[in-house]
Amino acid sequence: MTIKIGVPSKGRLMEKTFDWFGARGISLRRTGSEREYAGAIEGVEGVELVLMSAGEIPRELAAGRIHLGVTGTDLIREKLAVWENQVAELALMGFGHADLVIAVPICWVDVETLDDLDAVAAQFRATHGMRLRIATKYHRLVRDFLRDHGVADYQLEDSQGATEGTVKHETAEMIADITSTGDTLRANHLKVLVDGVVHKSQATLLRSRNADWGNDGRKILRDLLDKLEISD
Ligand SMILES: Nc1ncnc2c1ncn2[C@@H]1O[C@H](COP(=O)(O)OP(=O)(O)OP(=O)(O)O)[C@@H](O)[C@H]1O
Ligand SMILES: O=P(O)(O)OC[C@H]1O[C@H](OP(=O)(O)OP(=O)(O)O)[C@H](O)[C@@H]1O
Repeated sequence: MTIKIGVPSKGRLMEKTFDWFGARGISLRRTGSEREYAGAIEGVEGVELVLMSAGEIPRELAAGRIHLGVTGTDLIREKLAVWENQVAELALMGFGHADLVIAVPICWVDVETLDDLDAVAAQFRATHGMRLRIATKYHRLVRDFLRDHGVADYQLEDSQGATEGTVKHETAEMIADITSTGDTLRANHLKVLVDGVVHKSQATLLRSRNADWGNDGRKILRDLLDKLEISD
């Protein structure tokens, strides 16, 4: 038997994941042409590399179609209901740092906190007869966060990319999105609420609780974790 590990197929997460394993004596690499999603692992027996979208790794882990996976803690919490029941975090990997934040236009000078937002949201609804729109792809995390902080008069507007642009394009009044340097927020005249950090994300190595491990799989996992110096 082999166990499958799902790793992001492109971009910063893929490269840093390869570096992280490489520094621990396990070589991950893409094989075939630049466009082919095929990969190989050296330095450990019985593990198969599956290159896939970072956003799909949570679902594949929950379904047990991959045994291990690397993705952002934000995507795990967003994509899986009661994520702790479906996957176990084996290691926070120390890269892919990004904050999921609530941001409003800089010109909203009276809105600095979630309490201010709550007041403005109620006012907005009374004036415009509709709820303030928040563009995001993080529906679960944003809803839970705003509920826990008593903000109710809003609606989520789905945005799967270029979310900071929705305010200028008037499809939303404000946004909730990932930021690392803050450059994209600033360039789009947005500011983060002082208490508006929803989640601090980083890349994480996860084990599926639902995959079929069998005795062989468990032994392969133990060998891998020994090499990585991780205790489960
Ligand atoms: N600017 C950033 N800096 C650091 N990490 C980021 C940044 N933007 C996103 N991330 C993180 O990278 C991970 C993948 O992000 P995203 O959902 O955008 O996937 P993607 O790169 O578009 O890949 P795919 O479309 O294949 O799923 C997430 O965990 C996210 O937190
Ligand atoms: O704070 P910064 O360093 O400016 O980074 C933030 C940006 O990075 C991500 O976008 P990405 O490049 O992944 O594209 P996307 O808009 O398709 O999500 C994120 O969605 C922000 O837009």
